[in-house]
Amino acid sequence: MNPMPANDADAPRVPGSPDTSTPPAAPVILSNGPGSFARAVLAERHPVLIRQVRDAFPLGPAQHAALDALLAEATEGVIEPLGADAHDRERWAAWGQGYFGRSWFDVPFLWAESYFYRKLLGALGYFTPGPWHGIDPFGPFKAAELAGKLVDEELTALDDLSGRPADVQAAALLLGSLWGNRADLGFRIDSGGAHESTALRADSGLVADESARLWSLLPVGGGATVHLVADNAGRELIPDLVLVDHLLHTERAAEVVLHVKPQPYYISDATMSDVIHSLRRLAHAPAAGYAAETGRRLWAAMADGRLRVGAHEFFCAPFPYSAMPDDLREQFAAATVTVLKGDLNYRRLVGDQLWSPTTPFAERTAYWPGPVAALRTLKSDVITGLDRDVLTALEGSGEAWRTSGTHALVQVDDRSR
Ligand SMILES: O=P(O)(O)OC[C@@]1(O)O[C@H](CO)[C@@H](O)[C@@H]1O
Repeated sequence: MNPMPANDADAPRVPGSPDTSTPPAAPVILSNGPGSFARAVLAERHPVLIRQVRDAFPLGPAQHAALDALLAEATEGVIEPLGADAHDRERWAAWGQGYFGRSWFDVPFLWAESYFYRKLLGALGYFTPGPWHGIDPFGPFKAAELAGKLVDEELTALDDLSGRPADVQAAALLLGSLWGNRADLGFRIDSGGAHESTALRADSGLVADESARLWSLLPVGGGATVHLVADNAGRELIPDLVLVDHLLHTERAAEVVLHVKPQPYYISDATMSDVIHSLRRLAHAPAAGYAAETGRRLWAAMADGRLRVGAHEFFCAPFPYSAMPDDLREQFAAATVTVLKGDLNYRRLVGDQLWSPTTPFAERTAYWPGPVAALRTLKSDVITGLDRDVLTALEGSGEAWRTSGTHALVQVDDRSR
């Protein structure tokens, strides 16, 4: 993995790389703050997740023992390196330099979460040749969501768009994709909410809306290449795919590259197998409807290469995107615009740090090699790019606006590099 770009003074250094940075401008988020969101994720969300995985699978004794060990390590113990036989032991040994032997709560939140998911997969035998190799530990949760009636309702609601002007469809589908980010299975563990339909939600609830700048990058017939960095499967990926179809068939984009995770991550994050399940769900929707048409067109776009899927290993790395490797940077440099979905991608885009909320978004994305947009519902403490009056109203609302998933944003850095 590459070292941090030398000009990004604010992002945390990749362990093992030369330290060319100056001290961070904003505190990196750790998980040791009493009552903090990050602490609750490690202390509460992760143990619940381990219990849910135990309930969902007929695990054997070795897997239960490995989960017991992970639970104890991650909640009360210190960070231990991967086992001697792990295929990625060296990589994580470098990535975790300075962290091993310390409490999980005292290292960067972003790093600790990522390592937790790596260790969870390892405990279940995901990487080990044998019967559990490649079994998605979150597969049952994802499958139940995809088969659920909310997806049926959301697909049926798309029929309302038929015959509407293209710009009305575009605006509705962008909001559908944005609010789809609320349907995040990890988030549901402790939010108690986010179950309602996110289909074509009309109220904006946006704390920043720069969608006009996004559309101006994508004129009809402009031959754009759009990269979409996906977040969750199921009820988020379906509206993402519907948006992708709209871009392609209205010729706002000539080609789209959809980036997914190379392995299961953050519970519901989309992998290639989730893309396949979602495309099949669309294609098998009631034949005369908008959803089925979308499925057919996307199937064809995959076949002729206008829609491609990538699964770079960096999407499961525990670092901000400012540390992305050259091959990924080159891909994004060639994009007309890259759209990043969701909360985790936002944290990685701007840096998982406690920025002043009025820090300009484009200041934090200056390192990105091309135009970049974030579509995100707010589910963690990180925020940039707010107008001062919006911030004042949010702070005065008494709501947990940063973490409740009730607010969302579209932020765009449209500068060409
Ligand atoms: O990226 P997503 O799916 O929008 O959100 C991921 C998330 O649920 O996971 C983290 C806590 O585990 C938070 O950053 C955020 O709430």
